[in-house]
Amino acid sequence: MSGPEWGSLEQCLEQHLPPADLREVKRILYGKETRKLSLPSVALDTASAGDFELQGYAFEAAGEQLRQPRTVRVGLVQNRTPLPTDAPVAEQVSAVHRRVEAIAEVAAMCGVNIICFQEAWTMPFAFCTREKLPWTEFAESVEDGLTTRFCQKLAEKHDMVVVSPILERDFMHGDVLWNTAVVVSNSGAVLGKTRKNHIPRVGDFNESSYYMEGNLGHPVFQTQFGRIAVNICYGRHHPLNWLMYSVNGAEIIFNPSATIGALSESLWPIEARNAAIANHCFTCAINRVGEEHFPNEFTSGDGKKAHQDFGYFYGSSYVAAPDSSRTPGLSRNRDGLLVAELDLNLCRQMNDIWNFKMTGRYEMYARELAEAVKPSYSPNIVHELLTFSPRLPRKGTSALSRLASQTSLMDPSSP
Ligand SMILES: NC(=O)NCCC(=O)O
Repeated sequence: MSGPEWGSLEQCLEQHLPPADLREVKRILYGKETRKLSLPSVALDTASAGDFELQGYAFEAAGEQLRQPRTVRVGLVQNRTPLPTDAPVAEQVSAVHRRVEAIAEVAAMCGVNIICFQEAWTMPFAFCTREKLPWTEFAESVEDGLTTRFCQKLAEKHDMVVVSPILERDFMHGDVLWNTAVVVSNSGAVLGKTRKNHIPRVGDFNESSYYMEGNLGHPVFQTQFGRIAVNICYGRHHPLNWLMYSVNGAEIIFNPSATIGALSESLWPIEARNAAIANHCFTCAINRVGEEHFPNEFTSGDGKKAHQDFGYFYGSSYVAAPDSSRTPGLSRNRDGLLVAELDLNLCRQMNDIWNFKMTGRYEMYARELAEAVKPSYSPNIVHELLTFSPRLPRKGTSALSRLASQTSLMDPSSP
């Protein structure tokens, strides 16, 4: 499994493919080419001095007669946790605030209107350990926690919407924890919050020991720059989760994540991109970077040796568009800021061409799913009818024994 030594798929293709082949491969793997944004040199210099990657791309839509282009710039931030996991909690939080503040400065230089940080961005992804302290001390109030106040200042200073995925402590409801994204308007006001709807129970992602599935549904936030939603990490494996944000009108869906190569790297380029296509919207997939070592060993429940690290977080953040195009990914091994300029008119244009909303047959699925979730439901499986045919039975089987074996395979309790 590749660690930091392997930079990115894009670097590998560019290094090894002749230009004509590279063009064709990119056409198929990345769709219509995104235009490279010309970013201010002060931004490029600041990023380079701060040792983080800066890339910028633009997605274009066709000109329309009655609507002006609706361009918005989004910024995706991927980073490693700056301090070791055994540093004091307050110092870890402060260090990652300083790191992200520096990256947000550069985003502002690049004209970013909406910035989104990675999942649980103020902390190491410690849920693998199943330990409570000190990790639950990273949880904060959405309304007036230190991190929300930090994001409000950033939002006001840069006239930027800030999407801040944190570990939430809900002080108003029994101090319980949630995996939450806070949306701060460019005015500096907290516009609202949304919670992770699907909690992983896979590998070392032991998050179900800390918080429950979100209870806020699929809110969409009307910002000055467009309608946005946040589908947190593991939610990207659930097509209906993306769908519901889109049904509520999301034009951009952020997917702040924390995931490792051994588990999901081959899924990564597909899922958010497919969601952009299927839902006629833009999606922004963000993943953290690097390795995080924990003070105590933990096991993965797979018989293998206890260990102290989670695996390699492979970065590779990217933006995907409803016309199937996508930006290249940021690298697998560096902190980075990806700036993408989107023309939101592309969403309706793709809707008019492909008509997935019009042809979606949602009423049929609503009816069938409403039945399927009932305890009394039995799946709609069509069996061959038992009739006496003049044909000879196949060697060694009678029609009766075939039916008997079929039904017992499907459901041992069926008559
Ligand atoms: N953070 C999180 O939900 N990770 C689960 C693993 C994955 O979805 O790739």
